[in-house]
Amino acid sequence: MSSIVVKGLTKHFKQNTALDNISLNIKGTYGLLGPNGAGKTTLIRTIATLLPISKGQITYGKISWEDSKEVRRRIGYLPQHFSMYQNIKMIECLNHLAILKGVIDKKHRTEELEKIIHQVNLYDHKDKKIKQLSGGMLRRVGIAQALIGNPEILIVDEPTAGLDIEERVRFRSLLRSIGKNRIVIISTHIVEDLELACDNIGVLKNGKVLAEGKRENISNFADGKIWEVQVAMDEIESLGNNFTIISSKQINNNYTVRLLSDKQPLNTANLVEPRLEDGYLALIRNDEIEAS
Ligand SMILES: Nc1ncnc2c1ncn2[C@@H]1O[C@H](COP(=O)(O)OP(=O)(O)OP(=O)(O)O)[C@@H](O)[C@H]1O
Repeated sequence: MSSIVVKGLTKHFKQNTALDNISLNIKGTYGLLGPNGAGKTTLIRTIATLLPISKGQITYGKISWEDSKEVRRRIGYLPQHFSMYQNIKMIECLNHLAILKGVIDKKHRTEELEKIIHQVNLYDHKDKKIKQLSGGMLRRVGIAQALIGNPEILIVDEPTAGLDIEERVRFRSLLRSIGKNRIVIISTHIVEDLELACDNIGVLKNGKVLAEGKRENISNFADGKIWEVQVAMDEIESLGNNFTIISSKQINNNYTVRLLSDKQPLNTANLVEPRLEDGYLALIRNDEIEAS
C-alpha cells in the first residue's frame, strides 16, 4: 500500500500560520496528535481536498493533489461536526448519500450499504430516524457514509468527541478493523484514541511537526522520565508544583502518582515504562522549554 507523502506544506490564514512547512509520511492507521490550534484540522481538510494547497505538495503513489478529482475518488471523510437530516430513517439517509457519491445502480447500492451497516454494527438500527440515534451511533453513521465507495483513504476528525467511555472503546476498535486494508487518518487531541487504534503517529504543535514515527517511538520520548510514587493526599500538591503529574489513582488512603521528571523525584519513586501519552507530554513539554 502506498503512503500519503506530504512535503513542505504551508498554510496561512491572513497573518496566522496554521501549517508551517510540514512534511509527513502517512501510512497504515495514522494518528495526528496535537493540542488545540496545532493545525490538525487544517491538515486534514487539506488532505480531504477541502482547502487548496498554496505551498508544498501532497502525493499518494502516482497521484498528486493537483488532480483533486482523482484524490476525491479515493477518500472517505468524517468531519469533526457531522450532522444529517433529523427526520428521515438512517438507511434512507445513507441511500441518499450513496446516490450523491455516484453509486447509481440500485442493486449494487443496496448490497454495499447492507455490508457497511453490518461492518459498523448499525444493522439493527437502520430503520430508526436520525434524531433517535445516540451520539455514538451517529458517529458510526458518519463512518458508514465515509465508507461508501470503499475508499482507499479514510479521514476522521476528532472521532470520539462527545462520546461516553463505552462508545469510545467501541469506536476505536471499529477504526482499527476498518484500517486493516486502507490508510486511516485519525486526528485527535485525545491520546487514548490512538493508543489502541493507530500504528503510526504524527505530533503537531503550532503548525509544526514535533515528531513522527511508530507509536512506540513516540512513547520512547519519555524513556527514563516516567515515575510512579505513592504519596499521601497532602503531598500531591507540592509534587504538582515541582513536576508534571500525568495521573493519580487513589489506593486506600494513599495515592499512586504517575509523573514526568528528568530526575528521580523522590527516593521512593520507581521508573516505569512510558506510554504514548507520556511520550506526547514529554515532546510538548520539551517544545515549551525550548520556546521559553
Ligand atoms: N478559517 C480560518 N481562519 C483563520 N484562522 C484559522 C482558520 N482555520 C484555522 N485557523 C487557525 O489555524 C490554526 C490551526 O487551527 P486548526 O483548527 O487546524 O487546529 P487544530 O489542531 O485542529 O485545533 P483543534 O484541536 O482546536 O480543532 C489555529 O491558530 C486557528 O486559529
